[in-house]
Amino acid sequence: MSTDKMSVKVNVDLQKERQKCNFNIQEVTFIFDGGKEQTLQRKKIEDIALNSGASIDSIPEECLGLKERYDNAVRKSCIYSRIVKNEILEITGLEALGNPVLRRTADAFFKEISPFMLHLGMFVPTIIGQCTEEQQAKWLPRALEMQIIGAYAQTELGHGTFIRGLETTATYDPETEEFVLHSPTLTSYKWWAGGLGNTANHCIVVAQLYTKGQCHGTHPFIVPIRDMETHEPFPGVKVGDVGVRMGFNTADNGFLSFNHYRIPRENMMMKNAKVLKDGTYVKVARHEKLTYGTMVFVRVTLVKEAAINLAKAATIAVRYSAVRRQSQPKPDAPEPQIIDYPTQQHKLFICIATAHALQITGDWLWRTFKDVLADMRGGNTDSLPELHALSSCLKAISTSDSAAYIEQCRFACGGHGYMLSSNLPLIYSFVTATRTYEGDYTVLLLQTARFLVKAWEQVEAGKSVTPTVSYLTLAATKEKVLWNDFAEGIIRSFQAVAARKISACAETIKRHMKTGICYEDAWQLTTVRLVSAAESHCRSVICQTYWNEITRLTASCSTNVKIVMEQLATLYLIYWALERSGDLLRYSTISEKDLNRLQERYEELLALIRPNAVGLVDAFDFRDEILRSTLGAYDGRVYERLMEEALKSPLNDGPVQASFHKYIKPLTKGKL
Ligand SMILES: CCCCCCCCCCCCCC(=O)SCCNC(=O)CCNC(=O)[C@H](O)C(C)(C)COP(=O)(O)OP(=O)(O)OC[C@H]1O[C@@H](n2cnc3c(N)ncnc32)[C@H](O)[C@@H]1OP(=O)(O)O
Ligand SMILES: Cc1cc2nc3c(=O)[nH]c(=O)nc-3n(C[C@H](O)[C@H](O)[C@H](O)COP(=O)(O)OP(=O)(O)OC[C@H]3O[C@@H](n4cnc5c(N)ncnc54)[C@H](O)[C@@H]3O)c2cc1C
Repeated sequence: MSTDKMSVKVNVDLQKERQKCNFNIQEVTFIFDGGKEQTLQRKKIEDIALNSGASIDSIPEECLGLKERYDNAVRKSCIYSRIVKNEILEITGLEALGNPVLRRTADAFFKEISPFMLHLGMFVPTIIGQCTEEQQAKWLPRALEMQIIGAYAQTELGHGTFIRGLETTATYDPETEEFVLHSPTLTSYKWWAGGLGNTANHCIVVAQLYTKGQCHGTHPFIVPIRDMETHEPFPGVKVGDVGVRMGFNTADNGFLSFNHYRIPRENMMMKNAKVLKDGTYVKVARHEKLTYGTMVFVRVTLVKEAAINLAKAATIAVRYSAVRRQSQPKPDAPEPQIIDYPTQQHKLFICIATAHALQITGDWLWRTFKDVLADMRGGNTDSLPELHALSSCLKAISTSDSAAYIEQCRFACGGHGYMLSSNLPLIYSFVTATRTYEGDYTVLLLQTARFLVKAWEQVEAGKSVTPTVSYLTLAATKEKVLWNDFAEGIIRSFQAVAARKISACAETIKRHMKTGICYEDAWQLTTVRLVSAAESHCRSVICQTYWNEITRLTASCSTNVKIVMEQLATLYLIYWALERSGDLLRYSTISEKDLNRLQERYEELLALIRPNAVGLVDAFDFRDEILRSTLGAYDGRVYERLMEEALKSPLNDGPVQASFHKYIKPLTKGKL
């Protein structure tokens, strides 16, 4: 427990909730963080970064004008990155790039987003993933020392999803041994890159590479865009901010164009392909798509990002629901805490369970990613397609579920959830963007579907497939899978649903092709079902991973921790079985009676989890500085905090605003 939690006077209802909790909170914190070591490391990092008070704003960020907000975000980014550089990276090493502790701690500094986020989030990882050792030796120390600040500019005004359609060109000139960067059209302007508008002095630019008159597709380049002394854009570079957005307004998302702008040949990131001095193009990598490596890395990290943000929202909404009392269902009885309403429990407990499910799946995916990376270092890229398929669907589903449930947490807080000071709108505006960036939801599910259909064709041909799709053999028989409501039975049924949907898609594609249309058109006609099949596959992966891992992780835990963790995981499985009852009726032997029983068990679980609800969110262990919420603080002083924050609004700086004299008075006196 951090010091701020020990000294404050806590709301009485929250105190009672904490007395009711029957499990060891710290053990659950260890599970959520991925182990005791990780918890201790996180706490140490949070102490280093937050105990100085450098993150505190005198005026709420949201009350500042756009420019002041950006200015304040840059100020705090400089403080935070000095702490990261001098102290945090010393503890974590570069593992920090895949560890949510940096983002979690950063939330105490920025209610929105740091304009430096993409520097550590994508610029540095791309240097590591796409540069030769020699290039890394040149760029990495400068980037880690913050001597240069970078952005990642891939998306253009005209294309984001379709990378092969990017229009920016990098044409090699062997006379001067330089690449000439050019933006031939308005739609070729780089657009969206975080940190690019006003902050970055360097940028990774993804451009179509031309040499000896031939195009070799998109490649990444490191491009200096601003003078290191004056920060003026170099001649030939046009750069600016893309304009006000739904969120991310301190993230400095920018546009960028080039007018025949020259960079040295060595600024091409040459780990996967090279251009020699004479202009000869040499492919080094064994796999076509290795230049997409940073995207795969970020997609992997986004799963845990989704979990952490959902855990934050759940903490706010559950604590608030324990403090808030509303309505009078029984005459003469006191108003209940809103968390006592089963409908409120239905809204919130799935959020807690999903945070655990995504965190555990995110950990598992991170380990898989590191294994694949190790294979690739040894020259073996065989497991890359499976990693791409997994990271694509898990990124899509985790960000989409998390955004939906964060919004549900806001609904669960009624009117006060709509206050920016609750922090729920800001968490939502951040997370809803993650559904789009780094690959749109639908597009990524279709990438997974492509892998699944191929895997199904392998199964049909009697060939072996990789472990995450070995369940596809379930579809080989047309029999409905036998329903049983044990966890393993539910998971098996989800797999059967996914398998049957995938096989049905493959059949549909074939059926369309029999009418004489080509494969691509047949694929398009099947995409609604393909997205649904990929979603089912992903749900079965999450359910299986969550269940297997939570069983493993709690094996040595105390009894009550085992019980509450099993209750949450079972709730998760049953919730999705009920949500997908249509699929189960279609592809398993589940009956109406089974569904009724499942519904009853679900409601029983809500009641069983209820006394531990506050304990469960306390176990996420967010410091108040990170939650930044009037509704979710540890002490539950909800109404006092709402009032205190309201009084900080510049609109409360005096009893009469100037607008009264300028406009309202003349209007009411008939003089306007
Ligand atoms: C530490 C500090 C905090 C950190 C916080 C982090 C913050 C981060 C903030 C971030 C802020 C936001 C930052 C940003 O937003 S940065 C911009 C991100 N942009 C995107 O994500 C664009 C999304 N589009 C794509 O990824 C591609 O264009 C897709 C995939 C859609 C198609 O592509 P393409 O048209 O070229 O391919 P194809 O469809 O013909 O398929 C051809 C084959 O290629 C295989 N294939 C495709 N892709 C991959 C892959 N990756 N690895 C391995 N294989 C891959 C594929 O399976 C197929 O295989 P096969 O079927 O033929 O066998
Ligand atoms: C907050 C934010 C930050 C960002 N930061 C960066 C950054 O730092 N660097 C960077 O390079 N980019 C960045 N991006 C851009 C982001 O990566 C793209 O917006 C994203 O990849 C989606 O591409 P798009 O905008 O072209 O959408 P589109 O591809 O135009 O999508 C529009 C719609 O069309 C559908 N669609 C598109 N193609 C297909 C298809 N083949 N099949 C079926 N449906 C399809 C999509 O599902 C979607 O519904 C950022 C975006 C946001 C919102």
